[in-house]
Parts: sequence; structure tokens; C-alpha cells
Amino acid sequence: MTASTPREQLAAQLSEAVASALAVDLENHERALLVVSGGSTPVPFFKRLASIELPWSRIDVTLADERWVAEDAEDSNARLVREHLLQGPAAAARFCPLTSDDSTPELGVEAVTKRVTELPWPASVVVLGMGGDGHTASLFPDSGELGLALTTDDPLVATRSPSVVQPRITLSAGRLHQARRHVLHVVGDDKRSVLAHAMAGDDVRELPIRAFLACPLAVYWAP
Ligand SMILES: O=C(O)[C@H](O)[C@@H](O)[C@H](O)[C@H](O)COP(=O)(O)O
Repeated sequence: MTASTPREQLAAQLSEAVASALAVDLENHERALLVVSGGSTPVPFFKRLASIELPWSRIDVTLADERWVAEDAEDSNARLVREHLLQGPAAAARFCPLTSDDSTPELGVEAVTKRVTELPWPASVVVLGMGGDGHTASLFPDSGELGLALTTDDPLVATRSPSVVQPRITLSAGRLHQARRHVLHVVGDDKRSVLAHAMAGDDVRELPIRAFLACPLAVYWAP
């Protein structure tokens, strides 16, 4: 696949970096874990990573967060991963979704937690996105559960936010920190401004992406 635009070039570079990280970790570990985010930004990255030859049967993939919707719903992150990442060579990866048959994330979080804690932590790579409000995963500034999600030792938190329609489930900040490498994948000038603002301050509750500016963070940004 040729990289035509800056965003395609970025996706190519990120997919190569993530593939290398997974390959290195699999030299010393039986399995490797990749944590990805949903939304629209990751799609070109997913498509390119999916085509890279890796021992995918030894790789676990899970999400940083999920909308509490059916896996075949338009806005399901699991659907996004299945359609764009778990294809071609990467179809052999083992995917751990973050939803259950329970009607709410509050009811489902215990079952999902059991599944997630069995994954081969620490993750090789956590790939974060960021919204225009500085949220990452489902750590939303206006969520009533943000304080808990930023401080708990629990791996997962059910969250709700006035700024999003669906109830969410998210890896906690603490669990998202359990990774050998962290990446922030953002595109566009608006997000560059938000990131600049985030880097100029310390209030994590204002811009939750700040919770990841202290750990080494590889920022993959294109206009
Ligand atoms: O479930 C989600 O939506 C994501 O996990 C979320 O944290 C995403 O990374 C940002 O909202 C950016 O989304 P875009 O890439 O669509 O701008």
C-alpha cells in the first residue's frame, strides 16, 4: 500500500513501529498484548497493521475503551477492530472485547474485568486517541466517574458522560499505564492545539490526556 497523504504516511510509520514492538516482545514472551483505541483516526493504521506478517496467533488485542453497544452496532469499537484490524494476517490474533450481554456497563464490568485481567499484561503497546475535549479512552472531563477512573487500581470502570450518548466502559488510567510503550495517535490542527494546551498545564481533570504526558509517550501527529 503506497502512502499518499501525510495521514497515510503516519499510519504506515505507526503500523511499522507497533509491529516492531510486538515482534521484539515476542522474542522474549510467549504472548504479546496490543491495546488500541476506537474512533475514526485509527482506521488507516489498523488497515496497514493488519497486513503486516507477524505471529498473530500469539498476539492478544483489546480496546482502551468501548461504547456499551452491541458488537454489530455502527458505533461499536469492537466492530471497528474486527472490520479493519482483524483481517488478513491479523485475523489470527485473539481479540478481547470489552462488552458483555449485561444491559449496562455497571452490570457487565465484573465479567469483563475477569477476561481483561487474564491478558498478558503489561501490554507491548497502548495506542491512545484523543478527543477535542482532551479525553482519551473514555476518560471524559465531564464524566462523574473520571476521578475514580484516574485513581482506581481496578482495571476497568463503567463511565457515563453528558458529552457522549452511550454508556462506556474504559480501562482505568492505572491499567492503561501497564504498558511498555505508549502512543498517542492524533491528526489535524485542532487536536494539535488541544495537545499543546495539555502539555502547557497539569490539571488532569481538565484534560485527561495529561495522565499520559508523564510516561514516555510517542506522539504520532499529522496535519
Ligand atoms: O471510543 C472512542 O471513541 C475512543 O476510544 C476515543 O477515546 C477516541 O480515541 C477519541 O474520541 C478520538 O476519536 P477520533 O479518532 O474519532 O477523533
